Amino acid sequence: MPLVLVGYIIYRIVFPPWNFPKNIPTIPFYIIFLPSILNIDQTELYHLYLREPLEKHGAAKIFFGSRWNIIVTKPNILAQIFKDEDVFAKSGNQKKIPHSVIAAYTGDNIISAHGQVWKLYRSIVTNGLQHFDESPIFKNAALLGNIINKNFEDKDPKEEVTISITGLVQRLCLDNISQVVLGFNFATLTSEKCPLHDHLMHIKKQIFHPFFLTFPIFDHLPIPARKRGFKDVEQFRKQLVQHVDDQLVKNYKFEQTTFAASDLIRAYNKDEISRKQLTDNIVILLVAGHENPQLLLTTSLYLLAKYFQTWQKIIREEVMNVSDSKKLSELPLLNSFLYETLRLYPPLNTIINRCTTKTCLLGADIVIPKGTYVGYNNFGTNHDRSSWGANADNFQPKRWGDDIGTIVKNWKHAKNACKISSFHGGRRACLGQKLGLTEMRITIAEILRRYEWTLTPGWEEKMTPAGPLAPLDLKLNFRKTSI
Ligand code: HEM
Repeated sequence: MPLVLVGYIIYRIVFPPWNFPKNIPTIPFYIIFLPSILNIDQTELYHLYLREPLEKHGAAKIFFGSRWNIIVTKPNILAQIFKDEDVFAKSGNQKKIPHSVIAAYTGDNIISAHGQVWKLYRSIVTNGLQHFDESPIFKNAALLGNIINKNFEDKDPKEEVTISITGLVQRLCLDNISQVVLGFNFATLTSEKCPLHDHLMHIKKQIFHPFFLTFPIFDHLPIPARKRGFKDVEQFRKQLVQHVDDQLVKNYKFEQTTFAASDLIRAYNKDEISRKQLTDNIVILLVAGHENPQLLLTTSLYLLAKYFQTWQKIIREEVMNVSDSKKLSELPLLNSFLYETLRLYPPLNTIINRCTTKTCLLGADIVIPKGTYVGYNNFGTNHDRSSWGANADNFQPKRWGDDIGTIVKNWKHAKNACKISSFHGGRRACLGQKLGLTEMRITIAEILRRYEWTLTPGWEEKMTPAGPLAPLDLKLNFRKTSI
């Protein structure tokens, strides 16, 4: 009997369900294991196994998260998914894998909810995410510059210092999101010890464990380490909301505060959302609000290092005397650089969180059964040669245009046409785009004014093997600017 069961499980992993469409290719199930076995990253994996079938058919069957799914890259098909919300309904981890540690962490939130519940969440947090105080972002960018500066103590100012970027950028992004959106300060840039930060680092290791991400089904088993994971996640959620409560609710001026978190608390006080919904959304604002900018900033610093003699130089000259946020958003070189970075390395690569509510037609002739998980592959869409030409893989910020009017027009056009999907699109487009880009401009400008940097010799030029996309364990060599 157990042998029959094992045989059945293997069959379910190796072959897509019988009712999946036959007229799109099947990506071999084993490719998700390759980055852990071979030294290849997710962009190399894409070029080796995904590009050809996806550029030809625009969609493919892929095994991920204990199940077979369909991923889509072609703009016209993607547009259909983004538009037809009722058929391709959002169905996040809370529905897909409700028993998993990751679902216990983020719960039912604005990103994964569907229908009326999503509308309610969106109506609550939109204002705070669109209108925010930029001063903490300026302050934190300066603090980041000071931390880099500390590495020069006892050194000849002309010397170079090697800095590991990932942790540093994460601290910056945590302080930004907590101060701008959640109404308290994580204070990882200013304090030696930050228990909430340590706790977050600890649970991230449990949540993003590659084995359990690939096979969340094993979270059903009473594995002691996973049981601890659930407990740690619950404790972190409680502590996080406690910080928000302490700073906002106990603030005698609470009613005048305009943070997205204040609006969530007001909705909770009016019984519009439950305590769990309040917690789920505070957690997701923290998660999306620090991880995605962290990835984008890391990739931006990497590309500026790689194009040290060209783009780093000319953008530094452009930002040298500009510190006003609006003026930064009007600089052609800085902004075309950012759009090209978002195109080449979308921080969120593959997202599979929609489930068909009925049997339906995808594109002209792909019949998808009800209950199928459908997702998108941003790297594929953003590198598709039929949208971006033969040089789609090249770093060419100039492709966006020379003057800011043309650059912004091309960016908007590419997003509307679903040729670039790094921020999703349509009604479910990212609500933090403005905040994320503001953080990028302010921070990059500050660091460019103070430092020059190159890739550290010996750092292996690789991206993350799976999941969020960014350079892996990036190391940079900094020198104080001579200008
Ligand atoms: C800067 C880099 C960022 C990137 C590349 C990015 C990307 C994305 C993507 C791809 C989605 C759609 C996810 C899906 O399909 O399920 C999304 C949604 C969302 N993002 Fe971002 N994001 C970024 C920054 C932020 C920031 C700073 C926040 C602030 C909290 C944020 C808040 C949100 C929210 C609330 C949604 C859900 C929108 C909805 O469904 O109504 N994002 N983002």
